[in-house]
Amino acid sequence: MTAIDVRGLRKSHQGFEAVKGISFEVAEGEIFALLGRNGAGKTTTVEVLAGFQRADAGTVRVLGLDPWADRAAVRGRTGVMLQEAGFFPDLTVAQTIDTWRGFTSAPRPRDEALELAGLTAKAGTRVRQLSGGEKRRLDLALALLGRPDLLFLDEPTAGMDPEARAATWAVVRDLARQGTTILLTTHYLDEAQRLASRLAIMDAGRVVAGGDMAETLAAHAGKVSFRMPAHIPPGDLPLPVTVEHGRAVCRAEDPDLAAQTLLTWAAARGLRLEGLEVRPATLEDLFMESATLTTAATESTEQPR
Ligand SMILES: Nc1ncnc2c1ncn2[C@@H]1O[C@H](COP(=O)(O)OP(=O)(O)OP(=O)(O)O)[C@@H](O)[C@H]1O
Repeated sequence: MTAIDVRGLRKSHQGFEAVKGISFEVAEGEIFALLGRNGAGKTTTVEVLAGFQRADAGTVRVLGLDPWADRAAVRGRTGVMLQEAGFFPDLTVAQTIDTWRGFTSAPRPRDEALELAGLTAKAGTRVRQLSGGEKRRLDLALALLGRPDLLFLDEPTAGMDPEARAATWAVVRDLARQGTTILLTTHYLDEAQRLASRLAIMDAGRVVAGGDMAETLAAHAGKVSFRMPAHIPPGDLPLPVTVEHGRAVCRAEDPDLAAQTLLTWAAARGLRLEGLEVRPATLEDLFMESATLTTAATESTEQPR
């Protein structure tokens, strides 16, 4: 079943169109990544989906409901971790969770929420004394209190150290395994690549790329790179390369095959390809490429006629 269905969504802020007619679907139990540069419109989209803002145009269905008209019903079944949480700085972590439990129907026990977010040791600490990453974890604990069917996570691991990030990923994966649908925004592309099975990349209010994560990456060129052998002009290599910081970089849809071709060529000449690296496309390659494409498209439409 479809947990989120967005068609032609538009949303302006004081005359500025932050979201310009986007469409995407998220299946139940799926982890979906919404990616894009600063100001792309991700938070605006999440706020509409979570029922905090009303869409200007388009249709939006969340768990089969209109998130604005049916926002009480949607809120009861969703957990939201937005970028700026409004905590009371003088409350302890445990008191904060207890306060939120009071607003939540059938909440998780406090200790379970603390444990899930890795905050058990900080239960007695005042919110003002938490680090940035610990505050994000408290946000996560609060978003999980109502055992939501759908979780919106807006940059959930911003400011977390690597260990806390890994622990958060484990929690997110576990929740998805148990059937929770998760829509995640993040600037950490490795995070999106590890967690999400589908994605949409937004740029300037539009979706510019997306679909199934594995298929999307497989459709993109991987990279073979090595230190450029001395005295060999790049044009002599059997495949086209660019030279970046003394390394030859060859982009290829099948990087293993490209590496074989290059190694065979080198062996025939008694050369070694020092520091050879072969890797499939990463989300970062795809992201940089789609950003370049949209920048070029914007620039070309802005040319004087
Ligand atoms: N309340 C508002 N009033 C005016 N403009 C706004 C408001 N909220 C967002 N915007 C503008 O809309 C655009 C999209 O913002 P949004 O926060 O949705 O982007 P984002 O993709 O989440 O960015 P980031 O990665 O920086 O969080 C930005 O240009 C932003 O300045």
